Amino acid sequence: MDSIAIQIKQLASSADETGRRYILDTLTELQWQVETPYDTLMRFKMMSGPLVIARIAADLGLFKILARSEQCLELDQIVQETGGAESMIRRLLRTMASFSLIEEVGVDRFTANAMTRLWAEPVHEAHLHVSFEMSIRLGGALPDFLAEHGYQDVTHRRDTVFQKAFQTDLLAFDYMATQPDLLKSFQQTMGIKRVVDWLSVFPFEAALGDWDNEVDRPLFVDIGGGFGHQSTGVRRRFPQISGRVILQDLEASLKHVKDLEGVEIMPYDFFTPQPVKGSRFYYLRMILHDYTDDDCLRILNNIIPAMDEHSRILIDDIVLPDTGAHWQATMEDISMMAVHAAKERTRREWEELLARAGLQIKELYTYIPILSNSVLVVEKILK
Ligand SMILES: C[S@@+](CC[C@H](N)C(=O)[O-])C[C@H]1O[C@@H](n2cnc3c(N)ncnc32)[C@H](O)[C@@H]1O
Repeated sequence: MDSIAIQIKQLASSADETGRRYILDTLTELQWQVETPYDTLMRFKMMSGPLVIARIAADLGLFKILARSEQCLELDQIVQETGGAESMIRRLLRTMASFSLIEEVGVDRFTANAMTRLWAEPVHEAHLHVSFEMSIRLGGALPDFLAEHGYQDVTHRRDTVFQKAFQTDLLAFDYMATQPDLLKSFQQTMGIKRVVDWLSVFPFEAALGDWDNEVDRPLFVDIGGGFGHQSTGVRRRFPQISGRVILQDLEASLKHVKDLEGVEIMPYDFFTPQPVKGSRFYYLRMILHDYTDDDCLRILNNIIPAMDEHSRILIDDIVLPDTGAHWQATMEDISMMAVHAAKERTRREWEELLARAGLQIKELYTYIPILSNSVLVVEKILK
């Protein structure tokens, strides 16, 4: 068994991203096969455990306390820093160690491992915070919500699991605007680097076509671009390409954004006409999956009049396969339903939606094959 484990680790360390994912999925499949139904149920029962415990640990600063120490720490040192009761901190640390979130090196002695150091970073702490809100709060309310609604499609944005779970009448993004900490965490989470970046697969320069590098021409409009992670990504990757790179988002979100080198910051509501005319690219990353088909049409219809003959809309979203979708993609679909009455779409669903707006897919680049993250290059259908 040990030698198999060593072989698998070696295989994973030399594999590319698709290979690494394949190994991971095979191991998960194996786990299902080796478990008895009782093992599986126990695992399900405790599934929220690591997230709940990690959230408490982050609130107490336990990841940071352990990560900044070169040596292992004694329980009483940790207790002093947190201000909690010794018996409580011991139970929490012991549980963290049981989930490999930290290392237990002896009786009441603990040290950081790679996972601890990861969760100590602000961006991952933010991710933890958002994941807790989304999984625990929303997941907890989902079964009753669906039962109360007779398992019908969720189509009203003001009547979703989100309103039930957060006890609000507001839409998710409007609610977040009233919660600066949650909003900031959410936008930070959006910036977490995927192992494969869309720009490493999408041929940006070739897709530009005939581009004469005028400084004042709009090159890339990042609509609903959050904190501008993708706009700055484009600028950094293509310093030789001139043209305006513009980050658009709601005022509430942009007020957290400091100056971004080479990126214009423009408050804008995408349910109103697009003010930047004739941009080569209008980029929508993880936007349309937040909306019903009718709202997607409203967003697209606000872009179309601003497009010139060379303009393309780039939709960066999941394109679900017709069969065998990965669990991360299917759960993303359930989350979109729970939060926004929205969904992830198959290629056929994208084509049908776009056709209703007089648009068509010119090209499709899948940059994370297993999870189906793709960039759709969309153009107007010429009459
Ligand atoms: C899922 S996030 C995606 C952020 C960014 N595109 C990314 O992938 O990192 C959705 C974004 O849409 C923004 N948003 C929501 N409603 C908007 C509206 N009506 N007009 C403009 N931006 C909006 C949110 O503030 C948020 O930044």
